[in-house]
Amino acid sequence: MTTADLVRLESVTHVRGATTVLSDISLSLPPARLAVLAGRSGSGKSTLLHLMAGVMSPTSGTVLVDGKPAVGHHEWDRVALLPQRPALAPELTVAENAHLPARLRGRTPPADLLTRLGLSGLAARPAHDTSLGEQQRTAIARTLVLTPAVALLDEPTAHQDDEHVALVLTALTTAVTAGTLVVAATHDQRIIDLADELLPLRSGHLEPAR
Ligand SMILES: Nc1ncnc2c1ncn2[C@@H]1O[C@H](COP(=O)(O)OP(=O)(O)OP(=O)(O)O)[C@@H](O)[C@H]1O
Repeated sequence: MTTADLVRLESVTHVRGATTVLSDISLSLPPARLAVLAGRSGSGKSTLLHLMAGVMSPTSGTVLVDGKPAVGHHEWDRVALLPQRPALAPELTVAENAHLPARLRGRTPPADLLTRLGLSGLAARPAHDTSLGEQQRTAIARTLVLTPAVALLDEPTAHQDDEHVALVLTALTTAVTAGTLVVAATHDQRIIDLADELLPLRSGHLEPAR
């Protein structure tokens, strides 16, 4: 294994029902990069993120994170996932949700995390009393709070206006500078333009980057 192999997929195929969602995907991603999975709706972006997160197993092939199978290793400081729906604990506050992975490990969350995502004024508000965009930014903060080795983000700007897109982009590039491999699935050209590694998916096939 080399540093180029933080996330490595070897001949990954994934079938759901009668549909081959991903076909023979092989790739290798190093730390401290922004990798962007780009492709039309239904091209397999979310499925590929879920395989990297180890919450699904491929039908065939291998998904490795730092040389170990992705499935069965769910430490948040190793691989953190932002799902398409924020999946917050609704009764907890914005700060409690964002800081939860740190509190569970007895670690102090970064003091400026909420401010960087435009959430400082909402820290004490229950998550269920915030907008969808605010919930998404809270979930992004939760994804990044431990500076994970790998951060997987599904459509991280889907519910954001231009001002908040800028905050999200800065949060992603700051994580990359700190050494995180950030993998974002998106249609958003503003993220695609920042990509260190562009991974275009078309109907479950990985195309050569332009
Ligand atoms: N539970 C399921 N059973 C069968 N097929 C599924 C299931 N979930 C997703 N699919 C199919 O797998 C394909 C890839 O879905 P996926 O969610 O990975 O795409 P995506 O590129 O993330 O799409 P979007 O941009 O709309 O989120 C689609 O054709 C979808 O219909």
